[in-house]
Amino acid sequence: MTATQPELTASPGNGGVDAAVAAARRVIAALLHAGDGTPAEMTEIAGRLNAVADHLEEHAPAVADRLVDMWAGEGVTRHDPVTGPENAIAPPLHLVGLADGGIEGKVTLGMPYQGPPGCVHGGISALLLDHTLGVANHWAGESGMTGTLTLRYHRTTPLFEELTVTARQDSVEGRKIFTSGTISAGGQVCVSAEGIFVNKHLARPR
Ligand SMILES: CCCCCCCC/C=C\CCCCCCCC(=O)SCCNC(=O)CCNC(=O)[C@H](O)C(C)(C)COP(=O)(O)OP(=O)(O)OC[C@H]1O[C@@H](n2cnc3c(N)ncnc32)[C@H](O)[C@@H]1OP(=O)(O)O
Repeated sequence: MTATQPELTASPGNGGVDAAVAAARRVIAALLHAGDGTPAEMTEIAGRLNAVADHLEEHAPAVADRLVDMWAGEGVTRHDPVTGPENAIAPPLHLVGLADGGIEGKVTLGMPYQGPPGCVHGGISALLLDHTLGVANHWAGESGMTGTLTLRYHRTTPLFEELTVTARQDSVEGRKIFTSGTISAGGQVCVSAEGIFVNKHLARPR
């Protein structure tokens, strides 16, 4: 990171939680890689994973309390499904602000995000772009909820290759915010997005 690239998403740093989530991401990917054609003893593995889940559930607060807690402080950036270091389904994508007003992140996606053979699922690309456009609005100073998100899939998006995700706020007209972004691989645009966000914010739980 340089002085012109402020962090827009939380870096792993919440000690054990982020490390446990990183381990869970490895489990998700490793289960897909292993499949049912390997000698790994899946019944025994299921038992061990369920024991971990039982232990976590036993010590978890009530959902209402947890919702208050996770929206306190930096909020969305630690638990969201795109960048959240506390969310095992987040790849995670790490976003930085650029001096020209846009934002950018790099990510490499593996098998859990597969759609067509060897390629990223189109819905996953939509998820990444929806969130990145939303953060670009936050970075530009005026944000809101997604009203309309339009995607064009120009070419397939590869798994196991570094992807660059970009977004920028283009204009604001009253409560409507116009934002665009892309996912590229090897310098070529795979997916482009145009969003109309509407300036509306839901109250955080307390
Ligand atoms: C460690 C460092 C820390 C850094 C911190 C970084 C923090 C980053 C922070 C944050 C990043 C977050 C990133 C999140 C990204 C994900 C976003 C989502 O997934 S949002 C969930 C999905 N979206 C919904 O669920 C919306 C559901 N829909 C609604 O709630 C409403 O329909 C809403 C708000 C979209 C509009 O409702 P109305 O009643 O407020 O709007 P009306 O008054 O009818 O219209 C206002 C104007 O907007 C247009 N409009 C209304 N709906 C529209 C639509 N769906 N599409 C386009 N235009 C629409 C209208 O035509 C009107 O335009 P005219 O002023 O007349 O020009």
